[in-house]
Amino acid sequence: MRVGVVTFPGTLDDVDAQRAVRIGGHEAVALWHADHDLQGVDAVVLPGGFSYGDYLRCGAISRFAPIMTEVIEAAGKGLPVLGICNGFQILVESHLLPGGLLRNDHRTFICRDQKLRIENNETPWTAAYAKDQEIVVPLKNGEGQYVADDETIKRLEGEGLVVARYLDVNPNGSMNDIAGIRNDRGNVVGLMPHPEHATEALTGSGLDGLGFFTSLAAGAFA
Ligand SMILES: NC(=O)CC[C@H](N)C(=O)O
Repeated sequence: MRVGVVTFPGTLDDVDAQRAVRIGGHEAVALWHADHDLQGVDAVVLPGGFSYGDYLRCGAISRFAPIMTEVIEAAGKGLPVLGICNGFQILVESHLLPGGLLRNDHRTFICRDQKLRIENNETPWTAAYAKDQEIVVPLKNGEGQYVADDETIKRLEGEGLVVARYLDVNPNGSMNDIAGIRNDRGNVVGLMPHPEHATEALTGSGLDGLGFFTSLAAGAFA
């Protein structure tokens, strides 16, 4: 498959995400924030970083980038979209996913290897994992505290839309230890930790993140 990776001004992890896409067996297509062209890709990754300097709120300005008009429209038609960290922030700012991401409860930037449980594998990004598989991937952010109103939390939990949950440590005060969620249809997934940094032995972070990039090949949701 051809997987687009969007670069915004201040994006940090686009090259790692492209590399992870290739390791996952796909072609990586660089997409530019200022373009209105998705180049016919089969899926899109919004990578991590500090787009637009994290001004206003993380992701709040990126949401208005020209490419996001196309991403939002295509996501509505079922295009698989994965937002990692800053990408997750952009997805909630774009209202493709519910809730919001606030400053970490301890008010400091955090960088650690984080244990997660993949609770929903019925998405194009998590199909390669067993349900409730436990993985460890890097986590690094300043605004990773997932919050939502009671009704939204109840719906996410009741309908099984929590994709990943923090285990052992809640690193940022996220409600219900939520690390990642999906939309109703399952094509849009947002995740605060970074699977793209755990896709090859060279980096020393293990291979637990690779499933996010091989899942597309599973085909069930393509
Ligand atoms: N790693 C990232 O993508 C960082 C996201 C965001 N800029 C934050 O600090 O919360």
